[in-house]
Amino acid sequence: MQIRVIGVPMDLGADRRGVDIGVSAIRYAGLHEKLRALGHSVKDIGNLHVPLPENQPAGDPHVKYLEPIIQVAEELAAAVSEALQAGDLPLVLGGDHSIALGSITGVASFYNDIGVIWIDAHGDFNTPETTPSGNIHGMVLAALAGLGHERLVHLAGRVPKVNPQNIAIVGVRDLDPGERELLRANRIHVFTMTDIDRRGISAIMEEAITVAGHNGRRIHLSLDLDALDPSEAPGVGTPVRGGLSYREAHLSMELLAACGQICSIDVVEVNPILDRENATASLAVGLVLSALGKTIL
Ligand SMILES: NC(=[NH2+])NCCC[C@H](N)C(=O)O
Ligand SMILES: [Mn+2]
Ligand SMILES: [Mn+2]
Repeated sequence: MQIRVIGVPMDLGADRRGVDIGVSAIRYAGLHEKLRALGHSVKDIGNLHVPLPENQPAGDPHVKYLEPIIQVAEELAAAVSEALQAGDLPLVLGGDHSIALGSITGVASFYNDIGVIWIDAHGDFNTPETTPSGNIHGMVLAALAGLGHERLVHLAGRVPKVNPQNIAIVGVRDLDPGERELLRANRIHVFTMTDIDRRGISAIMEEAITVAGHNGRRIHLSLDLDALDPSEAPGVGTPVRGGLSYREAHLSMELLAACGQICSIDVVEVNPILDRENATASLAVGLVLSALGKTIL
C-alpha cells in the first residue's frame, strides 16, 4: 500500500499548548522507516500551514479560533481527497482532534457513504451550547454528524459528513453533561470503558466494526491517544485515568487491519511537552503499524 503522510501542526482546537509539535514527535519516533519495513511505500507531503494563536484573537468564546480552524480543515479536506484519488491511504498526523474535521470531510467527498471509528476517552460531541471549554477539539464529531455551529457543520460538501448511525466511539470515560444528552438523543453507538471491562475489547471492536462498516463501507479511523491509559500515554493534553491498556489498544488496531476496510487514519493529541521521552509518540507509531498490517507472528 502507498501511505500518504500529511502533517497538521494544529493546536487552536485545544487549551494546552504543545500538541502542534506532536506531528514532529511522531515522525521522529521512526514512522517512515517502520512503515517501509512493513512493506508499505511512504510519501510525506509535509505539514499544512496552521496560523499561530499568538497572531489572532480567539473570537467567540464558545467556538474558539473558528475561522482559522475552518481554513485549515478546507485545506486538509482537499489534501485527503487528493490522496484517495491517487489510490493512497491518507495518514493524517495531528495536532489536536479538531483536524478530523478536515480529514473526514475529505474522505466523505471521495466515498459517498463512510463509517467512522473514533477511539477516544472523550465523545468530542459538544456543541457551542454544551461545551464547557469552547475548544473545538471537543466538538468535531458532533459537527461531522451534523450538529453544532453552522460554519463547522456546513464545511465543504454534504451535511452530515457521516451518518450518525455509522459512528462508533470506543474507550469513552469522560463526557460533559450536555454532550452525554446529545449522544443519547442521537443514538450514537458509544462503547465505554465499562463496556470494554465487561465484555472484552475483542467483542467491542467487532461490534464497532459492524456499526461503522456494515455493507462493506470504508471506515475512517480517528485515533486520539488519550484513549489509552495515561500510564501508557502520558503525553496528551486531556488525560483521563482508566483507559485502554497497551494490548487492548494494539488488539483494536489489529482487528481493524484484519477487517480490510480502513481507508484513512488520523493520529491526534500527542503532546511532547507533557510526554516522557517520546513514549506517547512511539506508542502512536506502534499503533499505526498494527492498524496497517503488522502482526506478531
Ligand atoms: N479531543 C479531545 N481531547 N477532546 C477533549 C474534550 C474535553 C471536553 N469534553 C471539552 O469539550 O472541552
Ligand atoms: Mn478527541
Ligand atoms: Mn480525547
